[in-house]
Amino acid sequence: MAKVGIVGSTGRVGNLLINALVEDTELPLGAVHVCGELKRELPSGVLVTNSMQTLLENCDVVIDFSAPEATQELCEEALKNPTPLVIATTGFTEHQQNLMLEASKEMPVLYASNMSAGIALLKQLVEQVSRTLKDFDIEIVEQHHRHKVDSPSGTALTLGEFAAKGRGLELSDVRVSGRDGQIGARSKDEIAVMALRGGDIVGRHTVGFYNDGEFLELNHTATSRETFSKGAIRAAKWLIAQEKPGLYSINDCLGI
Ligand SMILES: NC(=O)C1=CN([C@@H]2O[C@H](COP(=O)(O)OP(=O)(O)OC[C@H]3O[C@@H](n4cnc5c(N)ncnc54)[C@H](OP(=O)(O)O)[C@@H]3O)[C@@H](O)[C@H]2O)C=CC1
Ligand SMILES: O=C(O)C1=N[C@H](C(=O)O)C[C@H](O)C1
Repeated sequence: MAKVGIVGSTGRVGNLLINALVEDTELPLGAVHVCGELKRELPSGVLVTNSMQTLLENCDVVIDFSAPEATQELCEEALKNPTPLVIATTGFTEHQQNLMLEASKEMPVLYASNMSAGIALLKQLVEQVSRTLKDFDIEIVEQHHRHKVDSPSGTALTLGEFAAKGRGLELSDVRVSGRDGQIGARSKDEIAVMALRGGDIVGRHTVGFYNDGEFLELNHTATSRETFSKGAIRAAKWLIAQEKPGLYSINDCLGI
């Protein structure tokens, strides 16, 4: 039976992944990667390692909720030992994104900046509204808990990419990441992606389309982090059935 490995096992989401996988009869836990110590008991037979190579040798699919440097190491090691990868970490550099692309030429890789079904659908809606309501100004706001280290969120950037795509634009050409002082009037194409941080907000994303006399806001709120852990486990079960290497999305997994 296929077994799963976790990168980021001591983290907020990693901990929930362990809770779910120790009970999972379809995709049991094979190994977890740790930097230091894992301060919880695991069923006997589950390997705890600080070596990415050993992790890959002891599982058939990896779920990664960690940090960009950890995902980089995972991809580098996976290129030597191809294994399906479900990657959920955010905040990558361009080099790290390219490395994930390289890895996807050798093994199935599913990358999603958000593992929820709601955001999977929201991306499509955002592209459609952006294309349809051409004269509306687009602004994106994301809200997360006080511990989040990357900004803006990976999800907000993904939503921005879909919004830009609806207008035939590249987000990198039109993104505004702050406004302060005498900045002048808003330009037609710009898309601001702004971040709020506080408390224990699991994740909230609002994509607004604003015009004279009316505005439309599409909003998604994650109320439990289990949305992400369960979404990633669903993705891992789907990914191990994919025979061809490639970069898959959560929408491929959900068939939407
Ligand atoms: N795609 C999605 O649906 C979601 C994505 N995320 C993303 O997942 C990531 C993790 O989120 P969260 O669980 O909240 O974060 P945490 O900070 O709670 O956990 C991070 C984990 O990564 C580990 N880690 C950090 N640096 C390294 C490294 N260099 N090598 C190996 N392991 C490392 C940490 O280990 P240690 O404890 O030893 O530091 C810890 O286990 C973030 O990028 C976040 O944005 C989060 C939620 C949903
Ligand atoms: O760090 C988090 O918590 C989250 N990160 C992801 C992101 O950056 O988009 C997904 C989710 O919003 C929670």
